[in-house]
Amino acid sequence: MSLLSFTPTLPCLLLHHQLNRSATVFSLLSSSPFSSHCLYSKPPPSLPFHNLYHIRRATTSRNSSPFSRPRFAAAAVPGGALLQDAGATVAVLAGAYVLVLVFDTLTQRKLIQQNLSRKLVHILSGLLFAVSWPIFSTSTEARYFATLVPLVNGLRLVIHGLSLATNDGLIKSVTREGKPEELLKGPLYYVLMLILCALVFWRESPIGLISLAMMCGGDGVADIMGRRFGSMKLPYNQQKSWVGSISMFISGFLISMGMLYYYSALGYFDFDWIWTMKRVALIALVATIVESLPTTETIDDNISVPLTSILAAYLSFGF
Ligand SMILES: Nc1ccn([C@@H]2O[C@H](COP(=O)(O)OP(=O)(O)OP(=O)(O)O)[C@@H](O)[C@H]2O)c(=O)n1
Ligand SMILES: C/C(=C\CO)CCC[C@H](C)CCC[C@H](C)CCCC(C)C
Repeated sequence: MSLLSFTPTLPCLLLHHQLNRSATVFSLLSSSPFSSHCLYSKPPPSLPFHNLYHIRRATTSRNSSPFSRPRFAAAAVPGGALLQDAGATVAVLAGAYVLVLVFDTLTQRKLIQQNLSRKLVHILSGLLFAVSWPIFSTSTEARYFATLVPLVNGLRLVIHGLSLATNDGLIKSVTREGKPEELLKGPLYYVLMLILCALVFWRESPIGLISLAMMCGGDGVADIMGRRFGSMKLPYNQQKSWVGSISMFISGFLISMGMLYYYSALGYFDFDWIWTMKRVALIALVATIVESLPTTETIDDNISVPLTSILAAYLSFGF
């Protein structure tokens, strides 16, 4: 049974040909706003975007890699998806280790300040993690392999945060004042949010991608710009500035749109971009307002910003 009904436009015909060439397709979430109905040049109002993720070959077994993106789909060999996911996990783990090592080296050599190093690690870790998701297979287990990366790093933060082991490079790269116990706050909350987004939303929903863009990109840029140029403080929060908040809104919006475009270009989503831009702008505004509130002492930005973004995105996009 094909669920592909579409207004024949060139992209649709090309995709329709590609999908039919593989096999019958079915959607696992046909009842959600996601749909494997084919690409409309302009989806009907009730279908704000389409998730092509759940396109499977009717004949594939549960564990093999279903059709999604020929470019990344594991070769049709037994265990191909398992091999692909294991390799991707090792590669991303290595990437995480190298990222922290690079910024530790730059800080040690006083090529960048510790605060800037911390914020760049904050910005790059989560965004590169989300960017890496398409290299995992399209099997149902792929998200669990990907989640191993923040899980291992979370354990690393706990071990060093409790001073069960010492890693000065890690502590200098991701803490404000170089105290091990700091690892158990902002950095640990950050990694927990990565786990949440990978497990719950993965590549199937824009909600996790937008949330990570706001936490990593928006909040990170707000800090960098606010510390340097934030002389005009907010009337309700003397710790935050107009420059910081405006920077968060702009960078959060742009990075979110960039992430959605990346996943759309890989075939995971098909957005009505005007509709999407309006909603991402609203989400960025809500996240920026929450981040600007004088609540950092009670709830860390690495919790309030992503959770607010998830709620706002859920209400805007649906799951
Ligand atoms: N909207 C914002 C956000 C941040 N900042 C600047 O960036 C600094 C750190 O911002 P904050 O959100 O507190 O970042 P944290 O992650 O909590 O701080 P740190 O990274 O040092 O833990 C603030 O003191 C302020 O100088 C700003 O001016 N305006
Ligand atoms: C300084 C941070 C938060 C404080 O606001 C970020 C801490 C980052 C962790 C120490 C490392 C997290 C690594 C990611 C889970 C995976 C990154 C992979 C990518 C390919 C580099």
